[in-house]
Amino acid sequence: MRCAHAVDWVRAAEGELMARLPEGTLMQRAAAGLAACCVELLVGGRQGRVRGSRVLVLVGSGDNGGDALYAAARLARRGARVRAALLAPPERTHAGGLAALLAAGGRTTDDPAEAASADLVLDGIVGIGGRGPLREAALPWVDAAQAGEALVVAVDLPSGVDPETGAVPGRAVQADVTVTFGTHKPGLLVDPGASHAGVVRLVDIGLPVAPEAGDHVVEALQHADVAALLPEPEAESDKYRRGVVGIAAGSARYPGAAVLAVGSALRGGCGAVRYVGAAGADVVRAHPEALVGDGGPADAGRVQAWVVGPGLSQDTDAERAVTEALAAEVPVLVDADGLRLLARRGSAPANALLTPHAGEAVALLAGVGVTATREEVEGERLRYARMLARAYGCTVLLKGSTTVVTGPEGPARVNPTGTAQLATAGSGDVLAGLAGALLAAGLAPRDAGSVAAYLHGLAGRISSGGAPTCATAITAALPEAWRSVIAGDTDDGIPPFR
Ligand SMILES: NC(=O)C1=CN([C@@H]2O[C@H](COP(=O)(O)OP(=O)(O)OC[C@H]3O[C@@H](n4cnc5c(N)ncnc54)[C@H](O)[C@@H]3O)[C@@H](O)[C@H]2O)[C@@H](O)CC1
Ligand SMILES: Nc1ncnc2c1ncn2[C@@H]1O[C@H](COP(=O)(O)OP(=O)(O)O)[C@@H](O)[C@H]1O
Ligand SMILES: [K+]
Repeated sequence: MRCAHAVDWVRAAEGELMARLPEGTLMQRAAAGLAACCVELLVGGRQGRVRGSRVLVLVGSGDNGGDALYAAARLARRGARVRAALLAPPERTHAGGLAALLAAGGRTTDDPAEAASADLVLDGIVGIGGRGPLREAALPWVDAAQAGEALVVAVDLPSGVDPETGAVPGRAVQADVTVTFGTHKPGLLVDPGASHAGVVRLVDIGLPVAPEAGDHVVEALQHADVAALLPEPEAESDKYRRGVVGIAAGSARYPGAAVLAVGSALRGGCGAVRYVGAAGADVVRAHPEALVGDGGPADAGRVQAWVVGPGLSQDTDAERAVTEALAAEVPVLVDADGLRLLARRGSAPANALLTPHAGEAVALLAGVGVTATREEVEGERLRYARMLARAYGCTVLLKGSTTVVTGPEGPARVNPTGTAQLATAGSGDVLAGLAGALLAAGLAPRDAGSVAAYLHGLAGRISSGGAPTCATAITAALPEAWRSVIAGDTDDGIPPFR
């Protein structure tokens, strides 16, 4: 599991550690890890070696600049031609770091063309002390670096990304690689910040970051975590013991949503799928395995979880389906039209899992008296997902470029497997059916939501392979996604393409 800690926690933990170590130790650990990563990139890059390669360091006024300068000094000692652009006045530039660089043969520069011709640019403008967008002085350098061929390596965080939220309020560095120290920062794992970070490498500087300590605020599952949560049939299993999910979805106008949600639920690890609603004939034609009823959730017989909402419309039958599913006293996943109806109530049962996209989140927020725009929700996903979880008193899965799953308390889970190829009609219905099946199989709402998002993202990647995909193809790829998780196909959890 990847964990991210809040900035205050990082500063306090660093303070405690520094009090026990000789001065400068932590910064040297950070710089050594950063330099080692740069060596690897230069050796693997167009120069093929460190000696003679051109490195430009962008240096801000804080310790982030200090890290960058000490790392650059290490590269200069190995023969790199290093230039440093000092963006802050000399008296606010890290003195020890600058002295080390100059002693190692590095020089300062005022010429942004150095950024255009560099092999590697180190962004040491700001780290966890950064607030707001890149400032004016940095722009010519960053523009030149991004337009050139250089690999851009962000030190701790890409400058311009909010460390706590991942918000990008204006211009920010777009990194190829981010080398972060001690622990991940929330802004590295949540879009839009995550999209600016490139590949994230973590350098251990000795902070006590074990997940069991429970000090982190954000976590991202990896293959092994998901594998441990997947339901598995046992020798004595039968279809009822594996769990039955009920799906109240689809309408005369949108029968496809029902077909898709049932299709993914059938591949989601429970024992049976019951369907109720207006699309029964379409469902049974597409999925002869489904148990189809023609009443509402209250008439459907026993299930261990409900999914209500995809393609349901908002008429009186839909309202009845939502009311009955919420009253069933089993975990209930509410999606799509179900969310619009739920917004009118302004609350949900504690074992509910709400799965809004940003537009539906806006409607849910309005239901509890909060005005926000879609863009605001997308700009600060963690904050709004948490706000919804607290207001409705249940678990919320906020869909989008970084899907966030959170309850009212505890760390938020962010999904690392997403891909923009998932933004295709019906893909949310696939997610709902899958998460519903996992709920019925006994996973807690937070686990069901985050495991479903993880598998859904992987299935999107598998079915896409870089080309456009569709909801039916995502469903068809779910078994392969499941198998790849069990097999531990990547130890990384973040596949190489977004
Ligand atoms: N505290 C420690 O022991 C360690 C800190 N480390 C490094 O130190 C960093 C934190 O250092 P600082 O607390 O000095 O903070 P930063 O270096 O992140 O920057 C803070 C300074 O930047 C200025 N600033 C804020 N927003 C800005 C913006 N948008 N544009 C330009 N300037 C801006 C502020 O005036 C402030 O002085 C970490 O990110 C990490 O890189 C590492 O060396 C590990 C050890
Ligand atoms: N840019 C994106 N990057 C990653 N995933 C995305 C992106 N846009 C949408 N998704 C995912 O695609 C799915 C779309 O669901 P939804 O918006 O409900 O669509 P629909 O209602 O058509 O099924 C969600 O799982 C969402 O997280
Ligand atoms: K930085």
